[in-house]
Amino acid sequence: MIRLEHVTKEYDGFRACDDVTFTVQKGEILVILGPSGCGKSTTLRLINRMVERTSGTIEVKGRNVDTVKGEELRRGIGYVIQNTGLFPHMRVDRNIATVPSILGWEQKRIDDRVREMLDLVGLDHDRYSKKYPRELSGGEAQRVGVARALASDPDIVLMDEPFGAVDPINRLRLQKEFSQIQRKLHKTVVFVTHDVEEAMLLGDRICIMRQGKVVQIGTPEKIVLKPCDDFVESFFGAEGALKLLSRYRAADYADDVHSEGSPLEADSSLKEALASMILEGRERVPVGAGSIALSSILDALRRQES
Ligand SMILES: Nc1ncnc2c1ncn2[C@@H]1O[C@H](COP(=O)(O)OP(=O)(O)OP(=O)(O)O)[C@@H](O)[C@H]1O
Repeated sequence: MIRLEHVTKEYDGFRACDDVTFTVQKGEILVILGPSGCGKSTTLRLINRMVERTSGTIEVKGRNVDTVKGEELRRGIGYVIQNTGLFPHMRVDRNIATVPSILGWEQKRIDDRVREMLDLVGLDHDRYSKKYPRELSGGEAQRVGVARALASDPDIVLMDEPFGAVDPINRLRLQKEFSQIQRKLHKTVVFVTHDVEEAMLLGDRICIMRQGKVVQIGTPEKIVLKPCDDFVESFFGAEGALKLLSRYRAADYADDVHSEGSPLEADSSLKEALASMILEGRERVPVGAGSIALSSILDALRRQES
């Protein structure tokens, strides 16, 4: 779906992106993860030609990006950034309708789509459609940003630290909502972050970058449990395996044994289940109609290691 081959971007001889090669499969979320300044955003922007590469090849949906006009390419690719990039002088509905309007959709179809997108991201149409971006909280604005990126139903979405400016509690909520949306829509997503936990939660595969280069690319399990060098290992630290637990839903590891204690929310992760066990001093906590045991969490981890 997206293919980068030996792609380099130089600024005055400095390689912001250095011989980058990767592919992103249809319906996959590839997370680009790495420290500040390692070239994550540059790599993302090369894909939709917001930044032009110095050398190498980029293909999107089987076409070399050079054969498509930059504007046309960008119209077919959703793009979400930190602080949303919403147009401040436009109300929420017009912000969401930006690309459908450019594409010349008729008004009824646009109105229906705005309603559908607000519903998808969990915002009430009557309450939010006529607000200006300044009248939204950070989390609401990010939801509108996601709605706008998905409005024309692009196959590909590029996301650059989309939840970076949101407080940790709302960030986790947005990440989980986005995960649910992705389970429905199966978009091909390239997602940039420097947040390890976010990468674990959302990535089908993670691409670790350092100083413009790709260091390792693979599933979160592979990267955490079989890091290719000291840099990757230190990036995840001793808590790598613990962070991996945020990928798995507790409900999927529950059994039907009754248990006392405060029930976990339906979409809680194994990490949240473990945290709840520690807080409550129990080796079993309720989730859904049953409960999850500490031993099931340890088994889940051991299975990944083998
Ligand atoms: N337009 C530009 N001109 C010159 N140098 C640039 C330009 N854009 C980016 N760079 C440099 O390229 C490097 C990579 O930048 P980039 O924004 O891709 O990093 P990043 O990994 O996304 O960082 P962060 O996590 O801090 O956003 C940095 O050293 C940056 O200073």
